[in-house]
Amino acid sequence: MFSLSSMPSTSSVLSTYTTFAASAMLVRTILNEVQTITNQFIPQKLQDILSSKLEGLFGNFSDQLTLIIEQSEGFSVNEIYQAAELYLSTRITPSIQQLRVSQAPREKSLSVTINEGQKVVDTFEGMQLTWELVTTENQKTSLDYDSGLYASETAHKSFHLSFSKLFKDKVLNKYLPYVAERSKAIKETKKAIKLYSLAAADAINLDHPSTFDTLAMDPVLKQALIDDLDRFVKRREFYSRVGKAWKRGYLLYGPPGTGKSSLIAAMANYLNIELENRQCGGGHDENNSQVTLSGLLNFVDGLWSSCGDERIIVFTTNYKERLDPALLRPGRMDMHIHMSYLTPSGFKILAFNYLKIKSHSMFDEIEELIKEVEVTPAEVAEELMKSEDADVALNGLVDFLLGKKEQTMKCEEPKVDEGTQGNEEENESLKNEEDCTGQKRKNVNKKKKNKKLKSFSHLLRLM
Ligand SMILES: Nc1ncnc2c1ncn2[C@@H]1O[C@H](COP(=O)(O)OP(=O)(O)OP(=O)(O)O)[C@@H](O)[C@H]1O
Repeated sequence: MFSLSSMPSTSSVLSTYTTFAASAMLVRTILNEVQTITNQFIPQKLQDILSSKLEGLFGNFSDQLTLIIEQSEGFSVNEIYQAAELYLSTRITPSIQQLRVSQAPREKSLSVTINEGQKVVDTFEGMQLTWELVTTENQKTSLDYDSGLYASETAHKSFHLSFSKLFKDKVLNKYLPYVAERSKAIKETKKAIKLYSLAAADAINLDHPSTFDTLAMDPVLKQALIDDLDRFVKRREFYSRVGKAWKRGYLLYGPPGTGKSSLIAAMANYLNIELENRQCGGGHDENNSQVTLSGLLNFVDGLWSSCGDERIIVFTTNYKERLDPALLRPGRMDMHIHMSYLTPSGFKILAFNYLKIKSHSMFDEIEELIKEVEVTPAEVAEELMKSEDADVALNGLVDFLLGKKEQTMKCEEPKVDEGTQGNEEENESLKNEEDCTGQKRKNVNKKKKNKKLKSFSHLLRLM
């Protein structure tokens, strides 16, 4: 029971207060002394450790709980760290003073994340949560063969998520799954289609500046390809509705130097998407240098199925006729694009690219020559690059085309001894064929056919 008699007298309260005040002063003085001695004799690093331990001890009495989300766990990435990083980029408030900004090659948008030491306060179903990015430096000792042991520092990042202890279960079971879900949705909206090229590894410069505007190719075909790409990119929903994977395959075929690699780069630049070059390993049969069907099918189907949806795969070949129809069927190669020798309209594009001219008195002559000989855009580009002076460059091109025409005519009219017939004629043609390329080869083949017909009709006449 509480009674007045048990209450301390005023004098005893005052004396207790005086004693307490004196003791407090004494304690403060002692603490100051201890602080001074500590500063003098205990190194700063040790002081930091002691104070963090004490903080940890008293932290136990705090009502806050902190989850540490490390960037990686051993050798594997911590998915919840990545999710948090993406999620927090959408939770940036004006109170944040420092942000990290980066842009991956070919990414359309910048990625913004909080910088170390910065805090983001988030709310979720009545809870208040504080995120902080913390970086710690770890010392690692490694062995160097030249200079012996050396120490290196590695930065280790983690998110510290603090909230009231009362919400531990809710944070673990509801909030973090929500963060993961949100980040998945953010990733989905950022997702870019990937373009895979199956051209030779060194054929594609992943940062090639080629665009559809600078590409000399049949304008109708160019437009058809652009329309096809547009349709494909827009039809993501459609593909999922009809239960088809959102993928498209293009086969570019034509002689070397007609712009197949440039077209792949133009496609990637047009869609503003990543281009990945894959080499087609195991597709060739060493004995006959033909592309083996099973090797290619495995490669193409493996690529299709390897990493999910949203991709364009471009296959290039100089010899479409050597590919098996199984490889060319829709579903593997949906659109076949023939990259042909240069046409007069293609020449105009090159002239504009290289000389910045849309017309010139020599254009007619050049266009006539282009119709007569098979010349690749790469060859013409090479000639146009020889001078910045349009007159000089175009004159050089005319000489080059005339030289080609002469060569073609030689190939078209192989020296055939009138007396020689049958196999000998063919052998002679074939010998000439070796000096000829492209159209010349085709012409020789035509010639061979004609000769066979001629010989046949000759035979008929004799009968
Ligand atoms: N159609 C074209 N339009 C514009 N430039 C072209 C075209 N074709 C070739 N070129 C020029 O020639 C160079 C070589 O062409 P490219 O490598 O694209 O040809 P390719 O058909 O892929 O040849 P290959 O079959 O040997 O790989 C290009 O970098 C470009 O400068």
